[in-house]
Amino acid sequence: MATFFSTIFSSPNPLSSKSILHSNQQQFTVKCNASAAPLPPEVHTFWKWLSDEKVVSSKSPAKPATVPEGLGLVAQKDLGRNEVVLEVPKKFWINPDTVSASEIGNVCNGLKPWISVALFLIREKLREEDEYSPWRNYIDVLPEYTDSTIFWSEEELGEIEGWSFSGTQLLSTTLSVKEYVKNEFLQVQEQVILPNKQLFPFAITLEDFVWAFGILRSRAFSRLRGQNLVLIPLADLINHSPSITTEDGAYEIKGAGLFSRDQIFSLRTPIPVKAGQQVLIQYDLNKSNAELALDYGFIESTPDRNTYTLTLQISDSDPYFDDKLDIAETNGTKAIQYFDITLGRPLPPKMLPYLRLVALGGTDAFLLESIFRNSVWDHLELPVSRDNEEVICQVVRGACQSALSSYRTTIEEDEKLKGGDLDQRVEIAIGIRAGEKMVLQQIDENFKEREMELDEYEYYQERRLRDLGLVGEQGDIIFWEPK
Ligand SMILES: C[S@@+](CC[C@H](N)C(=O)[O-])C[C@H]1O[C@@H](n2cnc3c(N)ncnc32)[C@H](O)[C@@H]1O
Repeated sequence: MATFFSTIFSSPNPLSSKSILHSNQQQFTVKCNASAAPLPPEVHTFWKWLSDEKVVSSKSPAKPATVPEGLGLVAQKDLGRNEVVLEVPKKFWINPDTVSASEIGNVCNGLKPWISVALFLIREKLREEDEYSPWRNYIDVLPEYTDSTIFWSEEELGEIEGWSFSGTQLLSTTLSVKEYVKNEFLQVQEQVILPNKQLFPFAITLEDFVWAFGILRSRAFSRLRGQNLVLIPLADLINHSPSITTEDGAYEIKGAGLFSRDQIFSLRTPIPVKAGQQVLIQYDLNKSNAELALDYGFIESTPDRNTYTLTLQISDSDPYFDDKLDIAETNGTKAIQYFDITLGRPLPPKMLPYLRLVALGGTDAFLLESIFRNSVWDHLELPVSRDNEEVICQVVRGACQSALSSYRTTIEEDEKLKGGDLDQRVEIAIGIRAGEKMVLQQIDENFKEREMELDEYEYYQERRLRDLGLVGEQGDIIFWEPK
């Protein structure tokens, strides 16, 4: 029955996730996270540079501090909701325009924006200490790595791997991202770095490139007025709080003043903060735990951060491939379609019609005829036939069970491990694989229920007869009886 039906559980485009940081707003206060740990000397130098440049002063509302998340911003006085925390003029931002205006601008023309900014960061990091560049003040406060999975060792990645070839989706996404970064590096090395030795007189390695990628992924702001990839020194010290659950208005780009054409980046606190407490924002409510782990190196315990991407496909060996593809595309889906399924949420609305379409065949194939083209999707929104519905249940359940059996541990075993004193990366790995398994179990349960209700559904033929007035209240067929 399942010949024309193929499910693949795999990761979607690894680089498709949306913006990197986002804003929020909330009423309550976050507990004090600031610690008394001393500030590294490079942070003092960074602050002095910004003071000399008049970006900050002793009266600034917030200052860098050492916090559990690394560096962070701590309020110097009580701050009300929406109060400005800091403002950074455009001159201090790093974006593709900064690179274009720099010494490497000419050789970076035409590169992908992130690659030109990455080369800029690496060059500033590796250039001789005595060759003064103001950017050194910023580069020196950037971390060498984060807990993003792109920085994990093979052994650490093993924690998110299943027994068989098919580990977690995060594992395959991480490996694809690393492969992507490596290919981009090899290309830029050959085309830009090696032919321009005078601009890059030091060895640049893949590790340097992965570092720059990790920095951009975890700290660059995007989807801002006219700015799709921009590093804002100082503002990028802001950490994330899971308890802040809205994203509105925490930062914006605005005019520097009434008579100025300059732009300024302004960061506001979404919630009231007491002096000495850390100022925090919500980075992105729409990111799954896998995306948070890949981009920033942390996850949340919020259930709906757990997702699983189910990949469904119209097989190209399906005899009805062309008709099915036409119907799929007319209704906003594709030959290979990804469905993000979230813990505790209903299935995506187009998933069941798409599944029914993929499984359509046998005596139901008449629905693929062109006279039905305008109405077929409406029919697919409801069960088509018992056979069709049974196939989708069997195939989805089979795929879930096979994916579940490929993990090394059970949900119960993961839950037990979670209580222990764990390394941050191990904790992320356990959280991710437990989350994926819970979503797979939820999908399996959902289709198990459907399977048990197969005899209760009304299918296309009954609906059709009812519409024609040929089925009575109790589902009995009304025959025409000659008088
Ligand atoms: C925009 S930077 C914030 C500044 C950063 N803490 C630092 O030391 O430079 C984002 C990074 O901060 C850390 N971070 C931010 N919020 C966090 C959180 N709630 N839990 C753990 N780490 C966090 C992660 O390493 C993340 O990649």
